[in-house]
Amino acid sequence: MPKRYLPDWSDLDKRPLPEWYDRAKVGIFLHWGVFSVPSFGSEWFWNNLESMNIKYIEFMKKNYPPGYTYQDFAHMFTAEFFDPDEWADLFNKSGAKYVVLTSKHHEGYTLFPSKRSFSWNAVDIGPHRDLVKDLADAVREKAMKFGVYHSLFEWYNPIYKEDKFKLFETQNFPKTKLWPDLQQLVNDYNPSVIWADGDWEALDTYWNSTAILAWLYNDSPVKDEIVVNDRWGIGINCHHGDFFNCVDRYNPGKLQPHKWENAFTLDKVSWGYRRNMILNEVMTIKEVLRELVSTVSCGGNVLINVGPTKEGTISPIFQERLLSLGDWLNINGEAIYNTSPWIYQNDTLENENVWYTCTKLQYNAQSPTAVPGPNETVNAVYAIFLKWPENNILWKIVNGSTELSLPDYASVTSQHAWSLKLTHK
Ligand SMILES: C[C@@H]1O[C@@H](Oc2ccc([N+](=O)[O-])cc2)[C@@H](O)[C@H](O)[C@@H]1O
Repeated sequence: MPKRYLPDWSDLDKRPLPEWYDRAKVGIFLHWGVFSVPSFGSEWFWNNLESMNIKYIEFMKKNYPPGYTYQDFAHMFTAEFFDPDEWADLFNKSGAKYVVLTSKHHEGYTLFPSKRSFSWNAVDIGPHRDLVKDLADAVREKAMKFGVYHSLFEWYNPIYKEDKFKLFETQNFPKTKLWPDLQQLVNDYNPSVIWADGDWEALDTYWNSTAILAWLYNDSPVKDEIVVNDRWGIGINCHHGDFFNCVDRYNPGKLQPHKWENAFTLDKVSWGYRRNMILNEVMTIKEVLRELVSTVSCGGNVLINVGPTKEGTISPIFQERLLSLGDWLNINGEAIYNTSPWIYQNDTLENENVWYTCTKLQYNAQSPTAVPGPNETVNAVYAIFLKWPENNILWKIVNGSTELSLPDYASVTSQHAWSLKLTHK
């Protein structure tokens, strides 16, 4: 009999992390929705407009007729160039092993035909197609895992607003909207990741988060495969969940005891697409590699976000960054995928531009992010250089700290980062 989890955090926390997730290291995050139509400011467009933010009021005044509402944008979310196979091919070439799509952001518009979001979903209005299904199929075709981002709250859902007005003493929204929607998502699309968000106005007891997690872990069609993040109510983030996102762009720079994920967006200003984005606001490949290497070395995964356009295209500058990452991983992927943190993460004293990973003879399923213990065999240590060491003095980096022999293999791959494999003689 497989273990059954009780709907409380202490029991849910006992669940071992499904191995695929720790091995994957790299994922792609997509913020796509009605906000991709104005594609101005950020994916918080609607909220900024409702809060009378002057920048947004003026944008509306200048570009749209009086009385134009946010809902009026939905029919322009056309996705006519959306080719899921093309996207999946790009993500696969970037080296990503999983893809997480916004099934619903705070605006409440669903990219799948939610049975409780009449005329506010991608089949009823806009693309007139099930975007979640089409992308899920294409991503799996390339042997990547598919996951969904799902906002717990919806800014302007009247049922949510009523619960909130009653100080969350009623739970009509989670009962009649959120959980039925999430169960529809899980049953119809079998996602491997549920990336919860928009949890921060209420406690996990309002959301009833532990009950849905117990269902996911015990009885859902994805019970062996599913991983969830940590945004399940006030005070839960960084404490409970299969992996921790903590805050956005979380990158603590030191080893973490629990599996974590660094979610960041290539457009430094926004998660959703912005038509007026300039080159300076886009992360460079050097910055992307620094995030990747420092994160993986400390036990994390990276989830790299791009915002597609309302037409269903991915801007060439994002394509270029993703393909550069893929080129680097093609050569250096051995130092990233399936690795574990080593006993040291980086050379803070000697050279802060060197980060380590290692591969163990046996994968530690119980604590995947633990450093090798005294009884564990390390197959290889990887030193990843974000800057070529001065005077080529490579030996200095490992001198004295380990019994490792001189490097037997080096790859000089690009001007951005190099990896070096160190093995026993
Ligand atoms: C991935 C992002 O998640 C949330 O934003 C957050 C949520 C939590 C924190 N946090 O805990 O620091 C910061 C931004 C969303 O509001 C945002 O639009 C985007 O989807």
